[in-house]
Amino acid sequence: MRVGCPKEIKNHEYRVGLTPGAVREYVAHGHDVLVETGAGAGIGADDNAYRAAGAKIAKTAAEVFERSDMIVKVKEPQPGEWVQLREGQILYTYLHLAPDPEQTAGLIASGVTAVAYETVTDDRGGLPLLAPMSEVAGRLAIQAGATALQKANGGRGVLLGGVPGVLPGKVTVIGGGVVGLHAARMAVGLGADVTILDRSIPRLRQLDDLFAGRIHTRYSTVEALEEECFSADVVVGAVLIPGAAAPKLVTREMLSGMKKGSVLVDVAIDQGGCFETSHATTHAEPTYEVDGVIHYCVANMPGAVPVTSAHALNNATLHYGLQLADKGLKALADDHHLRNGLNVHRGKITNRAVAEALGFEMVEPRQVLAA
Ligand SMILES: NC(=O)C1=CN([C@@H]2O[C@H](COP(=O)(O)OP(=O)(O)OC[C@H]3O[C@@H](n4cnc5c(N)ncnc54)[C@H](O)[C@@H]3O)[C@@H](O)[C@H]2O)C=CC1
Ligand SMILES: CC(=O)C(=O)O
Ligand SMILES: [Mg+2]
Repeated sequence: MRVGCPKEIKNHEYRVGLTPGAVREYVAHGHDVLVETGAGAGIGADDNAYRAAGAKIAKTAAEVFERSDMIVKVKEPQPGEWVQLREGQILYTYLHLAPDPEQTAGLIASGVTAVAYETVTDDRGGLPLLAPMSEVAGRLAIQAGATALQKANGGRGVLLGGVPGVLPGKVTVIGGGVVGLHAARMAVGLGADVTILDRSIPRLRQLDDLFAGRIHTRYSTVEALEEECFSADVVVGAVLIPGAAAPKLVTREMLSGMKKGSVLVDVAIDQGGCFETSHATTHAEPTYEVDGVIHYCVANMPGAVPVTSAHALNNATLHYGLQLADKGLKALADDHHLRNGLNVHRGKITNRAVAEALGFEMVEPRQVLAA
């Protein structure tokens, strides 16, 4: 199969779908790999590094889309990319379709077979292709929150760790999954006072054990959310219902109870965000203010640290990418975890949460694959 990797074009997105190390693996499996010139520039991998790994270099993205049987990317395709996809081609990337009807319509119209990293599952109930970027985004969330808290950046002017004789800042993390855990790690490392809310009591138990008394855990009710948001300096939104639009847990009304200059970091923005007042921002202009509360809502946070992120992402995506390249659609038929990643196939929505969020009929993946 010919596997193609275009350069990412989202605002300040410096990751790349295939690192040179990943290219070597595809080539070792007998595949041709076509990489757009400059695709790896953001991680310091030039065209020669890709040639040395066995790839051919394409002068344009159009050539990659035109000539490849499978496209490996990082971010959801942008409008100029949807129109280059076609039936019979596999797209393997993050999609986040639930809050994105335009992209969904574009993928349906293209006829492409679209496998979303974020809904591939594993035997332990996890999301193995989302997890590495959630680790990165969780850790970055505290750096972003701490920076936005500085007075010159519009924040209330609190140092999260405090200093001897002055209390530390308070960080509230809503959703104690992968993002939440890694945000808490960084916040604890800085010396902040950290509370994690979740709806899963087993998960709260695990977190309590893991941090051995260094954080507080709280079951997530409206009352608990209000109390923890009203007293926070930084609130990290890290909830997920896989595939679905994020629930709006912090309403506009609640902002009036929060401290002026406090910061909301809505990591869940790629699924539409868990604060009512969130809208997606970019690394070029990451924050805005509503009712005196700073909002940071960048939908591709890991793009800011592409050297770390691209390698972590490729570590996770390589196994299933090779299965898709080796076996084509049969890889989806053979492995239910990979099949859970199938969101769109030949114009049909095959993920239940996406279909429900956008009002489409959901067609069973097995059924469309057998057709
Ligand atoms: N903005 C960005 O650049 C990035 C965003 N993300 C996003 O971050 C979000 C979180 O991802 P993960 O941590 O990997 O998910 P996860 O599945 O590991 O954790 C989600 C947690 O939310 C909890 N939860 C669900 N409903 C809740 C509620 N009503 N109240 C409190 N907790 C609730 C779940 O019990 C679970 O523990 C996802 O939307 C993901 O796509 C991930 C990476 C990068
Ligand atoms: C998960 C995601 O949306 C990202 O890494 O950009
Ligand atoms: Mg999007």
